[in-house]
Amino acid sequence: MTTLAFTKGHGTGNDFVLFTDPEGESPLTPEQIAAICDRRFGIGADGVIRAVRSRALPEGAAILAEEPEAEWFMDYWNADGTPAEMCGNGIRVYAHYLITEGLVAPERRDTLPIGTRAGVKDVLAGVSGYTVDLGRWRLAPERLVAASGLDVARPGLGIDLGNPHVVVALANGGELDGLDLAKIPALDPLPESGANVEFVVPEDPLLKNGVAHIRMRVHERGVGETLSCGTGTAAAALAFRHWGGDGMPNHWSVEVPGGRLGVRMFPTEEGEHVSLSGPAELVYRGEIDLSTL
Ligand SMILES: N[C@@H](CCC[C@H](N)C(=O)O)C(=O)O
Repeated sequence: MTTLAFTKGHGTGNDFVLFTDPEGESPLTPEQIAAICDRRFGIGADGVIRAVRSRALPEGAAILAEEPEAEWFMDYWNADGTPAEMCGNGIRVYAHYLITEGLVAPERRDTLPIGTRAGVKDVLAGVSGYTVDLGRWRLAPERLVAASGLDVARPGLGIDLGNPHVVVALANGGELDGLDLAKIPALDPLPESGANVEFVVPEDPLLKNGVAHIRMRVHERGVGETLSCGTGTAAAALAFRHWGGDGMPNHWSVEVPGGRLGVRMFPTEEGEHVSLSGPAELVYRGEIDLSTL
């Protein structure tokens, strides 16, 4: 019997199974990950996060060259068993897990650099959650997006945040609520590595105290509709600011079915960065016999 000790956590309802494999000796197979994430036959989650030391991985050398203090790597897997470069909700939950499990020294707990497949990200602990600097972002090609519940395909703006996103503006909340995201949206042309697809509408009023408020639903690559997607909320805010032009603020509040996340754009020496703020919760610990999956 091979037993896996795990912790279940979530950030605004985007939920993850986390486990520790410090020396990288016990990776799960894609089939085991998909079985763990199954909501009826497994534990149930949108993704799996393996806590592994950067130095134990082949990609760790590049991470440690970028930031020698990035001791831990977030080995992130989608529910279907495919790896992803980044997860904005996952990395806050992962930072909370590392701190709660005592895996990081107390002096590192305020600003924690974490290795990901999209480079090193700094996570800052705050009073009501965590803020992650998602780093640089870039515009990507437009796609036509057809989704169940929409009369015609709509243009979607590509945004690359280390992982791929396509953001679609809808006319109103009725259109957003009418979407059937149990069916995968069709992208034309289809990006080679797929994409997370975000549908957004402005709240009324858009601006409250200098902060822009929008609502979003998401179909995550490798998962399906989720209650939240952190990198997706950053992509949605960046796309909305792009469409709005001059006068749009750099502070955004994005309501998702699982709660609300904050997004901020700010200048740095290497160009503009975008950050994401929100809660991180650990809700359950358990053990699973992998042979039962
Ligand atoms: N939920 C995440 C994104 C997880 C990865 C995504 N499904 C992908 O394949 O890129 C987030 O909070 O950012």
